[in-house]
Order: sequence, then structure tokens, then C-alpha cells
Amino acid sequence: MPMSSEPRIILATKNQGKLAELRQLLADVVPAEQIVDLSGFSVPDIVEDGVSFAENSALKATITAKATGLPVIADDSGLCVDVLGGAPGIFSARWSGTHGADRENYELLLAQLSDVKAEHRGAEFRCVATLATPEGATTAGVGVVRGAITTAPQGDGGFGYDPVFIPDEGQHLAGTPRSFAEYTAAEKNAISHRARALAELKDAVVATLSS
Ligand SMILES: O=c1nc[nH]c2c1ncn2[C@H]1C[C@H](O)[C@@H](COP(=O)(O)OP(=O)(O)OP(=O)(O)O)O1
Ligand SMILES: [Mg+2]
Repeated sequence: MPMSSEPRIILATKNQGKLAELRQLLADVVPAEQIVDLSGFSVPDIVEDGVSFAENSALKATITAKATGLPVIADDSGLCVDVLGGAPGIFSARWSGTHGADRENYELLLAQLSDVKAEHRGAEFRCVATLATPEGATTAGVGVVRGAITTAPQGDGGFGYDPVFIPDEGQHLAGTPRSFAEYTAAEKNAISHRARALAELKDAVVATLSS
């Protein structure tokens, strides 16, 4: 087997939407065949009991790197709504009470904002991506994208809260503002919180893989 097909780095996420985006975002610095997901590795269940995206991202990355012996990238992210004081924030994945129930999560958010006027519906996606080595070194990157919450879901691309988030950037000049679920993958990857967090990590990823 040629060296280049050996797994070199693990993406420590159980979220398939994130996984697809992370793979695309790393394509320019790591050959696709060197990037693997968690399947095939035995990693203990990780309790995300940190109080910030940074803490949870570091937890996921360091525990996975230690358990597998490979460098790991983890992503902790969520939607922070201005009028809710930054909620759902780190609780985004289980806002409705059921972890990963995307539709229930965003429907609850829309219901909570039902009386909030358009000009007060500002929000941002935040992401902290952490690179951890098996030796315990960590590097973190942070990314933010601003936008507003819709009054009803729009579009069926993307994942998570994408149908209810209208980014400020990347809109067409004419026409109705589009949600992230109506952006192409390339359009989302050009401005997303995840893309910005990974951009800050790329030098460290290259250095780790070449050492
Ligand atoms: O680009 C995004 N577009 C839409 N929604 C998003 C995005 N980025 C994060 N989100 C939402 C999904 C989930 O409700 C929460 C992340 O929670 P978070 O714990 O980081 O991820 P997770 O539990 O889904 O997977 P894992 O921990 O295995 O990486 O924020
Ligand atoms: Mg999670």
C-alpha cells in the first residue's frame, strides 16, 4: 500500500453534515485518502461538559487523539442568537431535548422567536476547531459568521440550523435573501464559521503532518 493512502488525520465528529464540510475544507492541505472519520476506531463516549465551544472542542480532540494515536481535528459549533443572549450556543445540538434532532431544534427556536421583529433577529454561527496530537499538543481556530433568523424554514441543503439562518454575506444582489440551506456547498464554505476556524488551523495541520 502506498504511504499516501495511510490514514494520517482523524475528523472526530459524529455529525455527517460537519464531516462532509470538514473534508471539503481540508482538501487543499491534506489528500482526501489521508483523512478518515471515527469509524474503525474505538473511542470512549465523550461527554461534552465544557462551558464553551473551546472547551468542548478541545475535549473531543484530545480524548480522540489519545485513544487513537493519530492527530485529530474536532469541531464544536452552534448558533448564538442575539436576543436570546447567545443561546442555544453550546446547547444547539440538544436544544429541543433530543440530541441531533435538527428539525425539532430549529422549530423550537422559531417558536421562541415568534414575537421578535425582523430587526432584532440577528444571530451568528460560531465554531472552534481544535487540532490535537497524541502527545497532547493542541491548536485552536475560531470562526464566526453573522446573519439573521428566518420566520420559517427555507431550503433543504446543508444540515442543522441552516434552513433558519440567513447569512449577511454571499447573498445575490437581487431577489429574496437565501438561507444557508439554499447556498451551494461552495458558497457556504466561502464564508462559514467552520471554514474560518479551519483556515486558522491549516498551518498547524500542515506542520503536524510533515513532522
Ligand atoms: O454549519 C452549520 N449549519 C447548521 N447548523 C450547524 C452548523 N454548525 C453547527 N451547527 C449546529 C448543529 C448542531 O445542532 C450544533 C453543533 O453541535 P456539536 O456538539 O458541535 O456537534 P454534534 O453534536 O452535532 O456532533 P459532534 O459533537 O460529534 O461533532 O450546532
Ligand atoms: Mg456534539
